[in-house]
Amino acid sequence: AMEQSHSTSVAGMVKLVLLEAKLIENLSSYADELEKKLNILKRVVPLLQEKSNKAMSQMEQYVSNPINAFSLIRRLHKDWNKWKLFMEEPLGSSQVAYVNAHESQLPSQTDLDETCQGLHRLYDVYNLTVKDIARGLINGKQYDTSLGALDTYAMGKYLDQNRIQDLAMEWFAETGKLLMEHTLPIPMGGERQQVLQLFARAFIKQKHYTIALPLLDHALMKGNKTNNSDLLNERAQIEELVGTAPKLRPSIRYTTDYARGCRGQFVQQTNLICKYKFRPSPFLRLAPLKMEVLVVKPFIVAFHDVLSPHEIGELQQLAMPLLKRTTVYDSNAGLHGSVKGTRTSKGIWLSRSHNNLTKRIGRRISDMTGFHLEGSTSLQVMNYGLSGHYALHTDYFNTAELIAPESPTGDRIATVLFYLSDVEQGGDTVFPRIEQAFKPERGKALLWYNLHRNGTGDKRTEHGACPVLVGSKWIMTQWINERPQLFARPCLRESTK
Ligand SMILES: O=C(O)CCC(=O)C(=O)O
Ligand SMILES: [Fe+2]
Repeated sequence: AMEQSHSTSVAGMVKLVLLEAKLIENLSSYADELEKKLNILKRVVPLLQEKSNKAMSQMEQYVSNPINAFSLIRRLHKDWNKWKLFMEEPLGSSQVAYVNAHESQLPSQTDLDETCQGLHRLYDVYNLTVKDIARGLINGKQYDTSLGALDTYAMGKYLDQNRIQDLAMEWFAETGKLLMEHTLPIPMGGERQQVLQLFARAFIKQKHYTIALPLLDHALMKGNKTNNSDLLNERAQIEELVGTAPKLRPSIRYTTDYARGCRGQFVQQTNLICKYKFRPSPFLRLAPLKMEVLVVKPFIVAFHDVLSPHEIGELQQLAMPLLKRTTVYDSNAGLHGSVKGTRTSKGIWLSRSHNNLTKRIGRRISDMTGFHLEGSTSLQVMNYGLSGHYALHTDYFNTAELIAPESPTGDRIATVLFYLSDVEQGGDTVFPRIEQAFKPERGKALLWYNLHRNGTGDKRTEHGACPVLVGSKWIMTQWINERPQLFARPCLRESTK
């Protein structure tokens, strides 16, 4: 089956919320069916018992009455077979069929792995702690939600399988705490005391006695007091070992310039120049663009309020039903690129000739940049997912074919990046080599030049999209190719070096 890649688009995950609601509804109708059957029994059994009790109190007398004897024989020959059939009657088969029919829509193991990877990326890039994540405290802001023991356990297992053992242990320790605080729902949890013991034993095996001890205590407290001598012995042994236990080493944290940028640790430079851009098109005299020069080398500017909320809404409506997992350039994969964990989002390619809106946007981009767009790719509208990011990359390719003078398109000379949404936390666009980080703001666009004047790539433009911490980040990009610009003389270009 095609991987649905559920976690890589926030907008795409909305249907999972609906799916879960329908499955709960289905489980509830299963409960209704059970209840109907149960109610029949609750009504009938007392009546049967009443008759039976009367017969039991004077058995011989009872069967000496021909009416009783006749009925007893008839009942035992006929009715009990009926009861057997009643008991055997399959229950909830339509609800089971419902779950089967929806199985293909459920997230796969790959989805779960990607989700674990995403949560781990947030931990990593934003320097979060396991405890804070588990308790719904995200980067200093408390949210009205938290993880359960099964969630933290899945994280531990994922990390353990990926040989990040120290950190896996932190997630398991958190799982232990959650197990002591809450009971698990029956089909997931099993018997409480057993679960706690199992967990304690796993920690004992790793010599983490300090974590194991409270779990054992809890198992003792929760269990019935019989049959506990083994457990008490075990506890006594562990208590002696506690002093010798190796401390749970806090996992080693490392940082990169990219991560520093994402955390907002680049020095905020004061704004350079803000101006209204009137030239070169007549349109701009009527509707000047609010342009802000952000960096001179390489040249990066921002345009504020360059798309209206109405236009953005329309773009999202266009994209929403068609979102597909985005790919990255891969010399082996050819034209369509390949799906990679370095870029986790879903998007669509939208031709500038698609409708009036996209035509208008195409003209506006030309007005903003002074570039012709013939020969450049379509617009790409994208939505990021859980921890959605785009690892450091350059928008130019620097391949021999593209640089060659006979290439019809040339390399990507400039990038226009529109933000179609604000992002509550995270999701900045960072340029680590020049220590710059830019926040998504709905309606804003960044424009930067990727190439030196001689057509080769400018390494300073290396950039990435930080993982989204909280929010649904939408962007639209227009990459502009060099060759069609031969006769365009964008004024911006003159001012760059
Ligand atoms: O989403 C972002 O902030 C950056 C996106 C980007 O670099 C790209 O699509 O090429
Ligand atoms: Fe990019």
